[in-house]
Order: sequence, then structure tokens, then C-alpha cells
Amino acid sequence: MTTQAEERDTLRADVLVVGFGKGGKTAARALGQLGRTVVLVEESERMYGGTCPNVGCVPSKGMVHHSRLRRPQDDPQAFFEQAVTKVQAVREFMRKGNYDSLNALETVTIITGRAEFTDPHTVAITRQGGERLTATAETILINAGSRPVVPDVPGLRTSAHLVSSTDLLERTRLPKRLVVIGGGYLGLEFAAIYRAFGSEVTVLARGGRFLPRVDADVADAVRRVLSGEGVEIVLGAHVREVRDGDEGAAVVYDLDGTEHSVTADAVLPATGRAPHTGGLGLEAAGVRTTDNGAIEVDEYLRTSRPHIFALGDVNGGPKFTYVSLDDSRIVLDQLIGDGTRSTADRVAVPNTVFLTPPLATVGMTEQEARAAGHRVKVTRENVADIVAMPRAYAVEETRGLMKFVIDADTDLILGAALLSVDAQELVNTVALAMRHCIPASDLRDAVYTHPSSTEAFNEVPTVVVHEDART
Ligand SMILES: Cc1cc2nc3c(=O)[nH]c(=O)nc-3n(C[C@H](O)[C@H](O)[C@H](O)COP(=O)(O)OP(=O)(O)OC[C@H]3O[C@@H](n4cnc5c(N)ncnc54)[C@H](O)[C@@H]3O)c2cc1C
Ligand SMILES: NC(=O)c1ccc[n+]([C@@H]2O[C@H](COP(=O)([O-])OP(=O)(O)OC[C@H]3O[C@@H](n4cnc5c(N)ncnc54)[C@H](O)[C@@H]3O)[C@@H](O)[C@H]2O)c1
Repeated sequence: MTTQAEERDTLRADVLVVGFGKGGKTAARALGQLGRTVVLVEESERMYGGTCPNVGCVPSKGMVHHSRLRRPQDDPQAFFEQAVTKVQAVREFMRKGNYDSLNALETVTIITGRAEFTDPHTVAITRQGGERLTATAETILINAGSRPVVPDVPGLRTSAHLVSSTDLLERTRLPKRLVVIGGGYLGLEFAAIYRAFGSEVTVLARGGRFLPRVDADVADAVRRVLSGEGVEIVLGAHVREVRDGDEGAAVVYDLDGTEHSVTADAVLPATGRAPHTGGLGLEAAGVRTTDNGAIEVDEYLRTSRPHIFALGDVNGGPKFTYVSLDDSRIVLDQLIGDGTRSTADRVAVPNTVFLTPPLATVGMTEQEARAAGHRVKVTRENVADIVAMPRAYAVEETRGLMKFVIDADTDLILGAALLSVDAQELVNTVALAMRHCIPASDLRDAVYTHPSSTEAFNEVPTVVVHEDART
């Protein structure tokens, strides 16, 4: 039974959103604009807008940008400090913009506090300082994001030199020697950023193959770019221990049966992120999780309680801002549309590792295409050799390559890997072509602006380096 005081402190809304991430805020705005009452609960006032604008995509790409502007005569520490200040100012601008744009809607109430389910329709909210209130709604959207995983390496979690990506983005002291454990998205982006700012950087990557999710020729090209910038990449490293000492942390690893050690004043584990479900009280709501700790959802993002949806990183799908955004489209379609949109509609979702030049990929690798039974035609060219793309020379960035994997029988594009200037933009055009079954020859014969990077598409699909024989 609820007491009178609890009744008074209970917020009632049509929709309750837990977490101010991309999916949650987009859905909250759309529903609020339609006149639905929405309560959005965000645990930290520093996180209005979620991970991406505060401690993720936007500040990290800001740091990529600033790191490339450093000239040899610039003092590394002073330059770095200025860059952090500028990037944090953008964060503040975006944080405020995110808050204001939702707060401006009369139908939306933002509560800053931590939400925990007490039953399938209710959450208890604990504000900073301990004040508690409750919120209840017919429909609930969970958009609680993810948390970095710190591997269970002796000495790592207690090391004074352990840093997270958030720590690195916020601190104004440039690490002299950075060791990155893990060679995925975050590891490689941060390695390149801090190297360009002037840190000595070592990436310890497990497994014998660099970037296992791309073809070996592309991975080699990426490795050459990073090594050329002075990033040391150790493949097949098994990190055994982190030992703090006077000179910093000694990161001890095995390589081919021999023990090695590298000393660092900052150690960044970049070994993946896990869905942030701890403390949500999902049991009280009857919401099931998977073996990986993600909230279990169907293709419409409904959880095991059909009135509760999970959007973004917390549902265990690909961890990208644009996927969280697409999740909001699916949920909105369930709530106010015809209910047909689902995760199955996602075809040719591209992604980019924001190196310099960026690596952008979409669809299948050459290996995957063959495994899927296609007769494959591969076209590939080094950026420096693409006559149709003088932009690479104009902007002095001729590193990298472009590669297309094409179905040799249908001429449909199966996948592409673009390591080149502007790749983060180019890949979206390829993805659109793939989604709409536009053949490679149409991409080749289209009229593009000049001098642009897209012009490369006039040429690269003609440079065949391999075609599987007909069987
Ligand atoms: C350094 C870095 C760089 C990245 N770069 C890119 C990139 O370039 N491109 C890209 O697409 N993706 C990138 N990502 C991934 C991207 O940031 C995430 O996939 C995306 O932000 C996830 O959004 P979301 O909607 O799942 O939730 P989030 O934006 O993570 O929001 C979840 C919110 O919920 C709040 N919350 C959690 N639990 C509770 C609770 N119990 N009560 C109240 N509030 C709660 C959190 O404080 C948080 O604000 C990057 C990630 C990192 C860390
Ligand atoms: N540009 C972008 O879109 C971008 C940038 C940064 C982060 N992100 C997102 O953030 C998430 C987290 O990034 P991430 O790079 O941490 O994860 P990730 O999954 O991309 O890479 C983790 C890497 O760490 C390795 N690894 C795991 N355990 C290890 C261990 N004990 N020792 C050594 N290596 C180990 C894995 O083999 C893998 O290569 C990603 O899923 C990604 O979606 C995206």
C-alpha cells in the first residue's frame, strides 16, 4: 500500500524514459511533441544528452581534429591543454542544448537522479543528496547505455595509472607514455589521438591478427598508417600483470612465450563495453537479461515485459549512436506508427574508425562474401594511385586504399572498405547503394562533384584485382 507522502511524490506520465541517451531523448522529444506526457530520468547532470556528446563520439572526434593541428614547434602539453579546453566547451554547449531542447517541451519533465525499478510500472529515483521520489508510467523505455569493461588483470584495477576513455578526454595533463590494452575502435582511435598530441603510445592487442573484422590487406594498410605515425602495435600480447612503481606502471605481457614489459603513466583498457544494467532493479520489473548481461529484446525492442522497451547499448546490439537512434525509430513505430519497423530492416549499416585517414567499412569482407557463397570480384586501388581523385593530393592525404567486394554475377556491391580521406562520408553513399541494390557499375558511372573524394567511385570499381572463376 502506498502512503500519502509517496502518492504526493509520485510522478505519473504516459511514458517513462530511463537514461538521456540518443534513443531515449529522440523518443522522448517525438512523444512529447505529440502531447504525450514524458518523464525522463538521467542519473548525472554531466550526462544530459548521453555518452555521445559528453564522453564519447563528439569529444573523441574533437580530439582527433585538434591533435592533427599540432605543429612541430607547438609545446605538446600547452597545445593539449588548449585542445581539451576547446573540446570540453563544445561538450558543455551540447549538454546544455540537449537539456534545453527537451526542457522546453511542457509535456516533458527531466529528473536528475538514479532510477531503479520497484515494480513493472514504477521506478524509485534517488537524487544526489539522497532525496527520493517515484515515477510511474504505462510505457517505459530503458536507455541506460554501457560501461567500459576492465579486464581481470592482476594489478590493473588498483593501479594509480588506470584511466578510462572519459578520464583521458577530461584530463588536461598529456600522458607521456600511454599503453592501450585492446586494438578495437576505441583503442585505435585513442592511440592515434594521443600519439598525434605527442605521447609515446603502445597498443597491446591480443590475437595474432590485427583488426580481425576486416580483410588482411586492409588491416595491413591501417597498420602501416599507424606505425608510420609512431604508434607501436604489439600483436598477440597477453597482458599478465600491471605493477605500479616509481617510474609509472609496468604493464607486463607475454609474447610468443617470452615475458615483456612496457612502462606507462596512463594505462587505458579498451577491451569493450558492457550493457549498463547494474542497479536498474530489472528483477523487480520482471525484465530478463541475456547471458552477456544485455537486456533481452525482440526485433521490436520489446523486453520480456511487453510494455518495457530497451534501446541503445543496453540491449546488446551494435554499440553505435546511429544504432541507438534507429532503435528509437523502431520503438516510436510501435508506439505511434504501424508497428512494422524492426531490427531486421537494418541492411548495410556502415561504421567508421576515426583514424587519419579514417577507416570506414560496410557489408561483407572478401572472406565473408565467399563464405556466404558469392562468386566474388574484388576491385582495389591505393588512394595515391586513384587518378579520378585529385582531392587526395589537394589536401595532402594520399595514404590508404579503397576496396570493393562485388558479386561477380549480379554486379551488386557486397561490401567495401575505405581507408581514405573523407571515408566517413563516402561510406554512407556506398551503404545507400547497397541498401537500394544499385549495382557497382551505376556507382562507377554516376556524375560527382569535382574535386571530391566521391569521384574515386568513377574509377576504383574498374580496377579488378581478382575475380573468382565460374564453377
Ligand atoms: C570514447 C567513445 C567514442 C565513441 N565514438 C563513437 C563514434 O564515433 N560513433 C558512434 O556511433 N559511436 C561511438 N561510440 C559509441 C556511442 O557513444 C554509444 O554507442 C552511444 O552513445 C550509446 O548511446 P545509448 O543511447 O545507448 O545511451 P547513452 O548515450 O550511453 O546514455 C545512457 C544514459 O543513461 C544514464 N543512466 C544509466 N543508468 C541510469 C539509471 N539507472 N538511472 C538514470 N540514468 C541512467 C547514463 O548516465 C547515460 O547518460 C563511442 C563511445 C565511446 C565511449
Ligand atoms: N568510431 C566509432 O564508431 C567508435 C569509437 C569508439 C568506440 N565505439 C564503440 O564503443 C565500443 C567499445 O569500444 P572498444 O574498442 O572498447 O571495443 P571493441 O569491441 O571494438 O574492441 C575491443 C578489443 O579489445 C580486445 N580485447 C578484449 N579483451 C582483451 C584483453 N583482455 N586483452 C587484450 N585485448 C582484449 C578485443 O579482441 C577487441 O579487439 C565498441 O563496441 C564500439 O561500438 C565506437
